Amino acid sequence: MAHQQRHPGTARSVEDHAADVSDLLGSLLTRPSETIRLDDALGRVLSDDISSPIDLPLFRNSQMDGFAVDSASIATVPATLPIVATVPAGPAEPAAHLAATAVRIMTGAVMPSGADAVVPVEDTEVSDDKVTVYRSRSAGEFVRERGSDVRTGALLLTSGTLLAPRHISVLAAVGLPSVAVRTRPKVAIITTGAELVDAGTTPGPGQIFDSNGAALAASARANGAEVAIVDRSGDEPDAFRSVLRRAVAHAELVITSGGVSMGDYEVVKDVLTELGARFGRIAMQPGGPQGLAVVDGVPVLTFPGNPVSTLVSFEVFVRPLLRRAAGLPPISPAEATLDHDVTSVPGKRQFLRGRRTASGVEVVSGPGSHLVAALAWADVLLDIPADATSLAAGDRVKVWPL
Ligand SMILES: Nc1nc2c(c(=O)[nH]1)N[C@H]1C(S)=C(S)[C@@H](COP(=O)(O)OP(=O)(O)OC[C@H]3O[C@@H](n4cnc5c(N)ncnc54)[C@H](O)[C@@H]3O)O[C@H]1N2
Ligand code: MOO
Repeated sequence: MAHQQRHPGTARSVEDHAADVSDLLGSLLTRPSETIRLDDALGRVLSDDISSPIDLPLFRNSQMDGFAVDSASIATVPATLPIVATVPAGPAEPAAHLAATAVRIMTGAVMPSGADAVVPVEDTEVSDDKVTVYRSRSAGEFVRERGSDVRTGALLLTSGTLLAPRHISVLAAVGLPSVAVRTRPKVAIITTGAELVDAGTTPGPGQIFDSNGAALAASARANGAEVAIVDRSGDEPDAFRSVLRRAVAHAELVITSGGVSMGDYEVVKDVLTELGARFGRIAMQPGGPQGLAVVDGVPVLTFPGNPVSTLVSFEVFVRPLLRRAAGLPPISPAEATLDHDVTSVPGKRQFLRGRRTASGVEVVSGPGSHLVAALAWADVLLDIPADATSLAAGDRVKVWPL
């Protein structure tokens, strides 16, 4: 393959390469579960159904600040009753309640056993140790019965639920300190290039900030992965080999950026070709040069170094599979109406950076794969089929949310 790279054969289709990637990443899809603290569970996916271990409410309590009464004694109003006790919210056994008396009660406090209604304080007037009730309430009003929300053993949440704050709320309400979730696929990111330096330093002549490391790590996390390693190597094969060895030891998927096209220092291509990788061109733009390998049993995907190419490669080839592995809902394409004419390269499926508008969608970037600032304005990729060379304003186009 190394000899053929200056005369690349026919480009493969996006669909064919996606199928190869899907085969390669198949092992990521079956995931064991792990038990984690509820505090860490936001955004994770439940691996089991969860039934309630308790009744909710856990005890019969007041829904209002007011007076617990028996409804029969306030059937005719105004009714004046002696106040015999006060119950704040807090640890307490149910107070005894005698007919034709009132117990001053706070929201969430244990209901006295004989009382069957709460009169909100607004409908009463207190003088000395008596309360006059001005509005009748029937049995059950403003009383929260034990188990009226959920009963012990009833289904709370189903396996596969993506935990949002409302789910955390109920799990905490039933007193669960931990929860079983799907493990996240562990991903390692390796960027390559002698020109790369870290943010926070000053680039010397010919140097640039490494943006693909941060971008790919963020993409992986945004799609349910755990990023085990973000590392970098220069263009020396030994440096790349050593970074690669560490990555495959700690991750279930390694993604590299750079070093795969036609230059003299294609470290990723050179090292991985020795290890049996397949490289080739895919009929797409951006993201044309792609490769895949298995190193020590771990799948390795090699993305082109141009920052837009790297991110588009991730969205097209990895995002769907990572989301499936993580148990996240799939991202589906939509259709939108083009606000203006668009031209496209024949024979390549183009992913143009676009933004939704009130009327449809517009392109926000030129075709250059280095245009990261323009990419940041985009919220969709316009998916222009390989056989299209031009589309007109008003045409419908497939768009993928970013
Ligand atoms: N003669 C040819 N040259 C190129 C071809 C070609 O077909 N024939 N293809 C072009 C296309 S398309 C792409 S895409 C790139 C892919 O190149 P590589 O994957 O080998 O990537 P590099 O050469 O290492 O870098 C390309 C570009 O991106 C910048 N870069 C790389 N890594 C990072 C990073 N982590 N953060 C920010 N920017 C990065 C790098 O400095 C280069 O400017 O090849 C074309 N050339
Ligand atoms: O494929 Mo390159 O990714 O067009 O810029």
